[in-house]
Amino acid sequence: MSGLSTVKLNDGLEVPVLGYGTGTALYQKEAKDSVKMAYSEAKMHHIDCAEMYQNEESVGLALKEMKVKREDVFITTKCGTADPRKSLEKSLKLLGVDQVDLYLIHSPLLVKDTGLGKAWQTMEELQKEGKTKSIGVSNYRIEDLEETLKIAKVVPSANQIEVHPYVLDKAESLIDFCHSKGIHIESYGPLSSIVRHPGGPVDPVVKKIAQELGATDGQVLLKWAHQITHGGIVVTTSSKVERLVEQIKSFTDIKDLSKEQVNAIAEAGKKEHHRVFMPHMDQ
Ligand SMILES: NC(=O)C1=CN([C@@H]2O[C@H](COP(=O)(O)OP(=O)(O)OC[C@H]3O[C@@H](n4cnc5c(N)ncnc54)[C@H](OP(=O)(O)O)[C@@H]3O)[C@@H](O)[C@H]2O)C=CC1
Ligand SMILES: O=CCc1c[nH]c2ccccc12
Repeated sequence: MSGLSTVKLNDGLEVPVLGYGTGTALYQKEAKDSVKMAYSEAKMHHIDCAEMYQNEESVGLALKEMKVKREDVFITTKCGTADPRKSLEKSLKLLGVDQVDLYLIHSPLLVKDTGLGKAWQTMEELQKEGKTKSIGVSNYRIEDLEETLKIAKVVPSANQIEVHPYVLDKAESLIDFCHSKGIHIESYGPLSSIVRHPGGPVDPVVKKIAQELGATDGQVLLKWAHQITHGGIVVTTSSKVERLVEQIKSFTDIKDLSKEQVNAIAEAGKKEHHRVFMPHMDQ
């Protein structure tokens, strides 16, 4: 698919370790040109979509216009309503594909009235019917996973959550819980400490490690998210091709952080708490 390494989910599906996110205000409703740039110029072949981003049709058009073979792209999308079946059928049409690679429930809050168990049973049916290869969740807390696992025949393959040093205080126990159940973490918002909360205690620690590794601050943060989640998938984005290429190189050219370096960033992050998305994750 691309030169990137892959992560194997609990159902055997291989996912490129770095995903290209389309959930950014810039790409709201229109992601065609950015997906083309990410796919063809930066070789980002794992595209992270969602019904809520309202741009699945433009993602589909980008893939169609580039004549991308279905097996050459990894497509994740997320259910944005209480009805995973209706949502996935709509997403497949908009994306112009018969099957996605990974389908996630975007948030437990969307399906709490239906019941997390009932929504998960529908996800299992959709997988059985071949509409998605793998099924997972996003923004699920430990209690949400426990409720789901009570009835699950298929353990969710992934939980896509916000991961950066300033949420580690809350995320650590969830990461460990998921790891213990074989649920892979997909980290989103990994660059938040430099993009959204610059000037905090994490910055000097990341800068020092970047110098030690001959990497950029962004590359260190992407590697950190991967390593703190036990080798998890990382979803980032950029509107600039040179940054996308740099992000890919984090996983092809930059060596792993040492245990000490991972811990130093973790400790600095725990000095402050800044969550960007999904406030329920702090409840
Ligand atoms: N499941 C969920 O609930 C959520 C999922 N997501 C998914 O994750 C994706 C990524 O999330 P996001 O929070 O944007 O990820 P990041 O924290 O990686 O931030 C990406 C932003 O950082 C900027 N950036 C990229 N590289 C650098 C750099 N080296 N130095 C400084 N700034 C940089 C980019 O801007 P620029 O264009 O200027 O480079 C971009 O806007 C989303 O697009 C979406 O697909 C996101 C949020 C919630
Ligand atoms: O995916 C989570 C956050 C996000 C980014 N863009 C949008 C658009 C609509 C709903 C949620 C989001």
